[in-house]
This record gives sequence, C-alpha cells and structure tokens, in this order.
Amino acid sequence: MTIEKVHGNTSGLKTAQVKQLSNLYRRRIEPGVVTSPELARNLSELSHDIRREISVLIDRRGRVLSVSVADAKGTELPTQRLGETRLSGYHLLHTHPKGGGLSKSDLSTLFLNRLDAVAAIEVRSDGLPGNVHLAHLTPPGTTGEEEDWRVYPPQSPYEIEDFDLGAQVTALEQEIARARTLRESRKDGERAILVQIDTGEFDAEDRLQELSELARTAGAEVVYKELVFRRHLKPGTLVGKGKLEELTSKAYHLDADMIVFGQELSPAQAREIEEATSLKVIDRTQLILDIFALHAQGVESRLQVELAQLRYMKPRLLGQGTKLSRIGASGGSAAGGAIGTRGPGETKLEMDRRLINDRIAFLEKQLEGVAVRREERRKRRSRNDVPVISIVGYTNAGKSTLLNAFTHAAEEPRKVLAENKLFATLRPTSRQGFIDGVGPVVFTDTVGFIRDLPTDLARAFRSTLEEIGDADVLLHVVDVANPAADARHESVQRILRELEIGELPTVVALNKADAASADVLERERDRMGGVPVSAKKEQGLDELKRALRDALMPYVAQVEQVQRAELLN
Ligand SMILES: Nc1nc2c(ncn2[C@@H]2O[C@H](COP(=O)(O)OP(=O)(O)OP(=O)(O)O)[C@@H](O)[C@H]2O)c(=O)[nH]1
Ligand SMILES: [Mg+2]
Repeated sequence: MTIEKVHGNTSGLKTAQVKQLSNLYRRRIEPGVVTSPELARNLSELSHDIRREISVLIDRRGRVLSVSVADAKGTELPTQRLGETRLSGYHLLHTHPKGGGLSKSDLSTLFLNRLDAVAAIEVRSDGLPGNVHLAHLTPPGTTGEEEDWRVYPPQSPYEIEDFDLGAQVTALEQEIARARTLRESRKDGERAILVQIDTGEFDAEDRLQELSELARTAGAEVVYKELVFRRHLKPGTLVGKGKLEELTSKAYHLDADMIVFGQELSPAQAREIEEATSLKVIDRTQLILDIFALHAQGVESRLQVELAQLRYMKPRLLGQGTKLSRIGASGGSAAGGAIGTRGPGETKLEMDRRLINDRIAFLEKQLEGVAVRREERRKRRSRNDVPVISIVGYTNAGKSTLLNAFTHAAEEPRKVLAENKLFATLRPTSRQGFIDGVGPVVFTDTVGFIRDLPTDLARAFRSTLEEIGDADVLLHVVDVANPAADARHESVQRILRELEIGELPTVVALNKADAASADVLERERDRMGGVPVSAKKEQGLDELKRALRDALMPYVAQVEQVQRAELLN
C-alpha cells in the first residue's frame, strides 16, 4: 500500500510513526464539525509520541487534505487563488504539545489564508487531548473593531464536536458576499491603499500627499494611506512581513483591491509583496506611466508614453511567462482597463516578450522622425523673430490656466485643457500673446514636472522637455498655496539644470495667490522672489507681464540694435 505524503519536518521519525501519521489521511469526520473526539485523541497521542506539533487540513466534507508535522504556519496548504471573496473551504486542526491557546502566528495563518477556522488541541502530559481552542474570521468592514477574528473560550473535545462550524461558515460567507455587493454598488474606481516609506526625509508627508493626488488622477479611490517609518528597508518586502499582514487586514476590511507604493519596486519586490498580500501591487512609476497613458493625445506623446511603458515593463518580464501577464490582463485601451494596465491609444500592451524589442526599436525610430520634423518647425519659427516664453512648473501649478488667461483663448476650442489632475498637459502647446513694450510673443505650455520623474519617462519625453530650452525667457509657475511649494520649486530648478537650461532668464509666478494666506505669500515672495498672481481670477497678470517685459529687455535691445543697423545700412 502506498504511504501518502506527510509534509513538514519528519526527519528522525521512525517508519512506524510516519506510517501512523500517513494513516490520518484515511480519517473522516462529519461534515461541518471541527473535530471528532476520536480524531482529537489520535492527533494528541501522535503528537505526544513524536513531541512535535501536527497539523491537518480538513475540507467541508470532513476529509483530510493534508497532514504536516509543523505548526499552523508550516502547514501544507493548497495554493490560493487571488481575489477570492469567499473563504478557503477548509479548516486547520493542529496540536499544541506544550499546551496553550492560539498564538498570534496561528491567527495570522487563519487570516492570511482565509481559512474556514483554525483550532488547536492542547496535548496533556498523559498524551490525551486537553482543551480545544477555536477561532474564525469576523466579517469584513468591521473597521474600528480590533480583531479580524473571533476566538472562542476553550472547550473539551466532546464539547467542540457540537460546534456547528458548517453553519458558522455559511453565515460568514453570506456576510462577506453581502458586504461585497453593497460596496461594489457604491464603488467608483478601484480602491487603493497607499504606502509611503519615510526613511527620515523632511518631506515624506508631502510625498504621501502627492502619491494620493497621483492615485486620484489615475482614477483610484484612496481608502487608506500610511507613512511607514523605516530607517532600513527590508530587501524583499521593503516594510517587512508584519506590516504587510497589517495592510492585508486593512485591505480586507476596507475592501481595497490594490496597494500603491510611493517607492519604485523592483520586479522581485513587487512579486513578493503581491504574494504576501494577495493584492494588486503598483508603484509610483507605474502610476505616473498610467496617468501619462490616460492623458496622451497626439501621435508624439502616445509614442513617448508607449516607449516609456515598454522600457519599464521589459525587465519585469524576466522569469515570467511569455505574456505580459501583469499588464496584459485587461487590454490596453486608454479609457478603460485597470490602473497599471493602460496603454496609450489603441495600442494593446498584450504582446509577446520577443516582440517587445522590435516594438521599442520601431517606436524609437518613429520618435526620431517626429523630432526631425519638429526641428524643422523650430527653425521656421525662430526666423519669425517673435520672442518665446516657455511656461514651466510642477504639475498642477496652473500653467495651462495661466496660458489661457494670458492669451484670452478661453473660448473653445482654442482653450488649453486645464484640470485639477496631474499631467493634464502632455503635449507642448503654443499660443500667440502680446506684451506692451515688446509686442507679439509666443507662450508655450508644456508637460508638468514632478520630482523623481521616472527615468524611462524622462528619457522618452526628453525631446519635448528640451524644446523648453528654445525659449528666450522661462516663466516658472509655482503653486504657492501648496505647503510644499519650496520643495517643488527646487525640484523644477533641478530638472531645468539637468536639461542644461537652468541659465535662461526666469520669471517666477506665485500662482494661486487667491488660495494662499497673506503670511504665506509674503514668506514665499521673500524666498523665491516673483510676482503673486491668480491665473484663475486673472489677478496680478499685468504686473507679471511687466516682469516678463523686463526679462525680455536684453532681447528687445538686441532686436532694436539689429533694426538700427539695418536702418544705417
Ligand atoms: N485657486 C486657484 N486655482 C487655480 C489657479 N490657477 C489654476 N488653478 C487650478 O489648479 C488646477 C491645475 O491647473 P492647470 O492649469 O491644469 O495646471 P497645470 O500646471 O497646467 O497642470 P499639468 O498640465 O497637469 O502639469 C486646476 O484645477 C485649476 O483650476 C489659481 O490662480 N487659483
Ligand atoms: Mg497643463
């Protein structure tokens, strides 16, 4: 007769003992009960004999699915399906040869594996079963309630046989399903939990806030966010297993579908966190790529976004199947699809790994062509001799609103899209304007900046960003109403220096002055200089124009000089 596999640490056991353990597979109990007194006694005596914990997994028909010489955590479990809304369909029965009730580890095994129940049989010194401890999950959505489980008072093996586990499980599953439908009907977008790791930087709070704006722009509903202080990051899980368990519990109660990290995750980290939490895991880079994909309009930005996405995805495919499983699942239409899976325009991101390199090469070539045509356009324009003012600034600072205010293009369809969303503008837009003492000028609105712009995106958008350098003057728009105005101002300056255009004459517009207090305005003006304005209320625009005129003076002087020279000739 074949001996069925006994899992766990069986080293040093006698053949007869392993045989006895294997015989447990032939045990059956009544459907819907935790244990029979016979099984409890059997387990207890064996456990006493080998002096180790024994655990068995029992399905709803009362059959033994697996036998392990291990504690609850080490029990051999069938692999879980992701996104399961029901319980696992089996309960775990194990022994405590040293006595004692359910441990923290027993309970987290119950929770993380969505077991029907977990039970521990205390083994008495004579080998007979003592008290049995039982716990099952509590329904989700009971936020505020301390525990994710209910632990019952200890019962004897005879009392426990009367416990109707079947009815309890049915009731619990109904409750889970009901809560789920209720929340599903109220649900707008995907529900996200945000995690920003604070390694001691001064602006961690602001980073979390920004992450939450990014998530919102991507269409997620932020149901919980947390700043996790970690001086040292754990290599695999960043925050550690315990914290992940906590977050999984949060997700369970708040019905969250995904967890978004403010840090870039390596492919291995993303996988490990995904496995530990059974949630969809997304990092900040993916979120930004996703927003770019949603907002990309026009051939060039679509190509740029797709290129950036493919470059990001490529290393993440190693060791996976041949499909882009993580992003391919729901197709790539820009409007629909889940967060982290969107592709720009019509392009489906479901593709064979081998094809990716071809596609990348193709996109690079296309973009080169676009850059050449743009260069030609640039040359034509520079001959026009109209000064160019490039509007730069952190995303959502109000650049597009200011452009609209300046050029009175508020009437459709010339109006530039200005929205309370990050990266509303991806494509540079130029508008004709007028400044007293200078004459006609061109204002160029462009893609917003963000700190730690993902490198793949920075590379893909480099040509767009470099075009900023063609300007005669930069108009740096700062959102003064944002508490992190300074840090954002600094990030933009840094990016400009990286693009080697930090030396251009710059005028700072302290925008959203209407939403900032007088104190704040005063302070920021001292720090950054600049002109307080409200693009939205069209306040301070004349003073800003005067500042732009002053900054353009060298340009005007040069033009006048040329004109004089022409007159003299
Ligand atoms: N209170 C106030 N809100 C403003 C002002 N200017 C712009 N906003 C708001 O700020 C949000 C962002 O404005 P946009 O003009 O789209 O900002 P942007 O810098 O072009 O943003 P991206 O294109 O996403 O980088 C919108 O909701 C505007 O209505 C202002 O002067 N005061
Ligand atoms: Mg804009």
